[in-house]
Amino acid sequence: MQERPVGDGRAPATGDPMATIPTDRSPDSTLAFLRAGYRFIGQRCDRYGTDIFQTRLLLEPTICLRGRAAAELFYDADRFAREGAMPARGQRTLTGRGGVQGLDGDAHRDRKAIYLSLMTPTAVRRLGQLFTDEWQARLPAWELAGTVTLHTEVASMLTRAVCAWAGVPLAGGELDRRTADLLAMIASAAAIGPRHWRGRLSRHRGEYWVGDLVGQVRTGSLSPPGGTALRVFAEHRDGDGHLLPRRIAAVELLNVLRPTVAVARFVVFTALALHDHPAWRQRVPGDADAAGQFVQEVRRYYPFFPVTAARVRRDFDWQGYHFPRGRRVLLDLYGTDHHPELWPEPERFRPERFAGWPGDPYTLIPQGGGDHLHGHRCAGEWITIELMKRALAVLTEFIRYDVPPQDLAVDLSRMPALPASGFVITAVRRTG
Ligand code: HEM
Repeated sequence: MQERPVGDGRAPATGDPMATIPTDRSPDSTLAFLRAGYRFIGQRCDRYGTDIFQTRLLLEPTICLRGRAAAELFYDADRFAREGAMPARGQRTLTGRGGVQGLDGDAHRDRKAIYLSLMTPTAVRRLGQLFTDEWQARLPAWELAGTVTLHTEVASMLTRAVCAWAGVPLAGGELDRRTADLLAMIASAAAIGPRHWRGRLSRHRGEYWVGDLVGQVRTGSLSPPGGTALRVFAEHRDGDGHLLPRRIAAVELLNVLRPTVAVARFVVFTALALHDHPAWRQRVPGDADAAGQFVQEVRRYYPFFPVTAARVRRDFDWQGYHFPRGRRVLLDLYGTDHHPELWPEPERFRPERFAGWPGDPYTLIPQGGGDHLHGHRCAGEWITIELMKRALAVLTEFIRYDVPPQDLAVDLSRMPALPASGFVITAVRRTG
């Protein structure tokens, strides 16, 4: 790990005792970021020989960081705030406005605690079982279908599973529409043009849909089981006894449904990894350690969220560099998961690197780092791992299938990334 960035060798500005943060010369790098995608920060860090540089994104000066020390800094809530950090485009599509992602301090902790209350080991296993049941129910149709596109099929199974888990009723004809909207919110995260507008429309429809359900729970016309996400967000009262505004409850409920459906991307990457490393097909069944290592390496190796954003809460200095109040800072999640000083041969898929791994909240950070309750680390990490293990078991133990010729290339300039074909399988047959 690079403990101390070396700067760019330029003299500090007059009156500034600090080193100058290496700075991109381009007046704005937004297009370069969209072109380079997941590699944008890492390539520049390599070029400057640091784990820090500054650039302009969306016309705003932005400090970019990667690596363990940077992640530890970034998750220091005394130094960074989330309010106003996420660009408006992302709020209008991916996250919505007013949700936990943009809260700080006590308001964040109180809201986050609601999520964590939903994530008991029993509840996580229940969602896993619902997902396995969905596979079992769908497999006869897959056997008949001949050709199955894993991404959309798994997304639809996850929509059904998570709605059942969250107490969200799904009428007969609703599944495809709701799945498509949840997928569009995810796909539009860093999009411009039609994909962005599709995401906005989907978010609008999604908030209306679950907002209406929240209203029904409050008037008593709908009664989801106790402890389900719909019931919990609809009935939660803050310290002053106030319910969450209906739109905010809708945003938070979508924060459970949408990312659970997004796990379909990790399931596709799991299938891709099995395809590229077939020896693991034999190693995983019946070996919980091997399965755990495989899932961790899929989360580390394959691209999902490239970065996360915060703002400097008040002026401070770190490793000789000055961070001015209000400055936007991006932490490179993908680049940290591929940092050569943290992960030997980072571009090789090697699950065994996780054998005996002691765990570190700041090195494996595909879903953010630090602490779940006090920081912004993903509330759904346990769910994600459980669902991926369930998928791995189905793919290696319950079925055999063929992978016909198709475009499996993963374009790192497309965020979020996916194999171009969505991973098509044929000749599915049940074995277990
Ligand atoms: C598909 C796999 C997933 C990935 C790659 C992922 C990734 C992330 C990332 C990168 C963050 C932001 C971390 C930060 O800003 O510091 C995050 C936050 C969050 N995730 Fe996930 N996530 C996934 C699945 C889930 C699931 C299944 C749920 C819920 C069921 C979930 C709920 C959340 C919530 C509520 C937050 C906001 C936490 C906060 O601001 O305190 N995620 N996730």
